[in-house]
Amino acid sequence: MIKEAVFKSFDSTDALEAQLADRIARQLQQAVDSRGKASLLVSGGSTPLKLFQALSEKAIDWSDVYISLADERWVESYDKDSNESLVRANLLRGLAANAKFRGLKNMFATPEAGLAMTTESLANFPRPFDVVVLGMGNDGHTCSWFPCAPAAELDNALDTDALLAAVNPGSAPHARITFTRQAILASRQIYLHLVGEQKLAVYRQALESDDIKAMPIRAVLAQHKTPVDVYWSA
Ligand SMILES: O=C(O)[C@H](O)[C@@H](O)[C@H](O)[C@H](O)COP(=O)(O)O
Repeated sequence: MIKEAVFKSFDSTDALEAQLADRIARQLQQAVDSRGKASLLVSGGSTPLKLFQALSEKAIDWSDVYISLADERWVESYDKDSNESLVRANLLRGLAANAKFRGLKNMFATPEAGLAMTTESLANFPRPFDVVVLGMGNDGHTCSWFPCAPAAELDNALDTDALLAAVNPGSAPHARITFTRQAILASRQIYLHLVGEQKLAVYRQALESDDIKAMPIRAVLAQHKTPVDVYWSA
């Protein structure tokens, strides 16, 4: 059994997004006030779209905020499946248009080949990350830590001290690049953003065992070093 993280439940996605956007904006501004810059990692997928929009309307010092992705699909940045395109359209706009965005995809043909260049491009990205927003798939993956990936790739993502790893999930589209467990856990605050009954059931299932390779979200939930707050709404 994994001890439950802080769990906040909301009646509507609107209420969740308003509160989470508020909290993230405050944490980013505090980071800028105390250290001169802040960093935010966000996830792709369908869940965070409205959260991004709510965040983009916050009046903080966005030009001192560095933004990147917890993981990316290895597709062109204009592709409809690109997490970067999602972030550009929904977060890097309005007041947040001045944020400093660093994407994970580069011109190499595969994430394996592009890994070193992306790692280098993040050399000045402020770490530890101030805020990381994660999603979760129904198979218990988070970032691109897919249980269906080849064992050696999952080991790279979960058990090495590299910053990034390449993953080729068997049952999800596209090769991926992802921050590793070590990089994600080196953060000041992690939020797990979940919507719907099915995600709640998967989250509850994740708490029932500590087999991380079977449900990699457990790598985030079964640790006490970095605060993890779960934000859920029906
Ligand atoms: O690029 C991605 O796919 C992700 O970053 C991934 O980890 C995502 O957060 C979950 O798969 C949840 O996705 P949904 O929000 O679409 O359910």
